[in-house]
Amino acid sequence: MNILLIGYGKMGHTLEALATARGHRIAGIVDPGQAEGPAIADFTPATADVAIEFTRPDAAFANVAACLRQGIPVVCGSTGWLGQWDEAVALTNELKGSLFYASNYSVGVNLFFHFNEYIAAKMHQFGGYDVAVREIHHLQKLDQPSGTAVTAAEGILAHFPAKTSWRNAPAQGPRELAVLSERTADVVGTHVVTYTSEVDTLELKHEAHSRAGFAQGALLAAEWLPGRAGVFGMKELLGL
Ligand SMILES: NC(=O)C1=CN([C@@H]2O[C@H](COP(=O)(O)OP(=O)(O)OC[C@H]3O[C@@H](n4cnc5c(N)ncnc54)[C@H](OP(=O)(O)O)[C@@H]3O)[C@@H](O)[C@H]2O)C=CC1
Ligand SMILES: O=C(O)C1=N[C@H](C(=O)O)C[C@H](O)C1
Repeated sequence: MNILLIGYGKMGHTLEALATARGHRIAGIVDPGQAEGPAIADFTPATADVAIEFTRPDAAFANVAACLRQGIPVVCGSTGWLGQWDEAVALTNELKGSLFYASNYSVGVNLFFHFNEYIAAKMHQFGGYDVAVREIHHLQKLDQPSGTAVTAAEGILAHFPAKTSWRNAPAQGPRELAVLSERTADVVGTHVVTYTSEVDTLELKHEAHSRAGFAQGALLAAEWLPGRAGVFGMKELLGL
């Protein structure tokens, strides 16, 4: 496939190496660091089968919209832009385009999401536990809490009715779910859901060892998306 890379930072470089190793061709790289580099508007479905977008919260929606307007299926991994999610879905449907989004592309994290929802439902059934979410990332991360932590928090709220909202700070009452963020050098991405009762603690933890898992999942999505119109995520891709 011809893959357009949008964003050539930590994820862009990891994706380039993996995509090339899997026999794909990089159709172009769109990034402010590319001197006189191309723009998304320079590409069409004839030159790019799919675009993969990993940039920053304030750039993601415009990039997604530009791909949709060019008729190029887009796999987006940027986090922290979901205030514009409804607009992205409406534009995808209006243009009969193809949009794939995941707050985390790693297969392990998507299993974590699945077990998170299962555990939340069981904890609600048996009772006696309080719950909190914690995420730890490197110092360059722009958004807080992480997109993954938001997905995990929403999964808990959907299955654990004792919690009705989440806050990126210690909970201010029993009905609030605390989502705590830490920033530490060189941590790729760690997420922990902790249930505590008077008698014990149960933890569900995912720790990324490198960015390879994110890139592998994003490439799987990029190979799967072309030819499918609509909005998709990892549940559809992995059958979870
Ligand atoms: N869903 C997932 O599985 C994962 C998501 N992420 C998310 O992906 C995003 C990128 O992460 P990461 O690669 O680590 O970040 P980096 O900061 O390392 O790379 C981002 C790159 O995008 C460039 N950029 C900024 N604005 C634009 C624009 N308008 N168009 C094209 N490129 C642009 C940046 O340039 P400059 O430095 O000049 O601004 C930089 O080179 C983040 O939002 C992160 O949270 C990360 C890992 C996994
Ligand atoms: O910025 C990162 O690095 C990461 N961002 C994603 C998120 O916000 O959840 C995924 C992963 O944790 C790495």
